[in-house]
Amino acid sequence: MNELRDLLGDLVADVDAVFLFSPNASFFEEFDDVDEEIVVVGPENTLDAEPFVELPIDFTDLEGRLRFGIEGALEQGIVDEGDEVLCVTEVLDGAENTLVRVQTNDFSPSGVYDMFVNSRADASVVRDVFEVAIELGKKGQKGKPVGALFVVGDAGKVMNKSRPLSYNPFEKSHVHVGDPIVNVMLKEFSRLDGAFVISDAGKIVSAYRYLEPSAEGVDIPKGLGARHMAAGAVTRDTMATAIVLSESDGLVRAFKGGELVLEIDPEEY
Ligand SMILES: Nc1ncnc2c1ncn2[C@@H]1O[C@H](COP(=O)(O)OP(=O)(O)OP(=O)(O)O)[C@@H](O)[C@H]1O
Ligand SMILES: [Mn+2]
Repeated sequence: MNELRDLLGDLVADVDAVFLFSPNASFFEEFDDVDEEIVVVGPENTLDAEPFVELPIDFTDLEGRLRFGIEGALEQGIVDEGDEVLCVTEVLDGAENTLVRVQTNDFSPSGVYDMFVNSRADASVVRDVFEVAIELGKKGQKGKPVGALFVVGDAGKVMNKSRPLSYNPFEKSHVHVGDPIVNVMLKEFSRLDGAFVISDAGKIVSAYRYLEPSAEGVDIPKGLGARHMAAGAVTRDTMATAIVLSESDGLVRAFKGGELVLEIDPEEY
């Protein structure tokens, strides 16, 4: 009889916590009487769950999603390093069809949680810029692949470590990321060289900035060029987060503290 249960039961046995990723209300309620700690992870706490880890973006890739949830729970002290956790989530649009058991110190934190939550810039600003980069990556500019570099947060210092390549179209304006019209402008200006500089609160400070941080000792993956090097380096010299859309491979990458912390394929988003 229950042979599979015997074989696979170990997967769920003796875990310290169960992570439910975006559960619906009835599924969540079924866990009411479970002894293990239940951690809900999702974009919004619609179920008033406690503890809860908020996902700032919709992680379509499984690993990114799990990492974010686990790193968030570690940061918030919900679980401890070394705990065994069971993640219940979905892939390929099949609700709650995936179980992943992980020991929380089995992986080195990518810093993805830290990037969103402990950024100088507001988490919503980082998320909005991410979304612009992803949309730009999906559609390109008039159908052609386009690259872009956004430096978010600690804008005063970023401005000091850069110089203008051309007049700044945002000089006298007071526009913020997230406004639909601004997203159109960002996409339009992304055809031109250099970086966008964005303040902690999301104000577009400048376009066309040539970044001149010291790149000494900055270690970014081989094969990435000057744009990515500048992005990595400026985040080591400042408290900023850099979000880069690569014209050559189409991926969106984020750097913080001089390190690559997140890589997303807009096509899968
Ligand atoms: N220091 C810098 N500051 C701002 N923008 C830069 C800097 N270096 C390069 N760029 C921008 O990046 C563009 C592409 O440069 P490059 O091909 O060397 O980068 P890359 O990392 O390979 O990026 P991609 O994957 O998009 O090709 C340049 O045309 C320029 O607009
Ligand atoms: Mn290149």
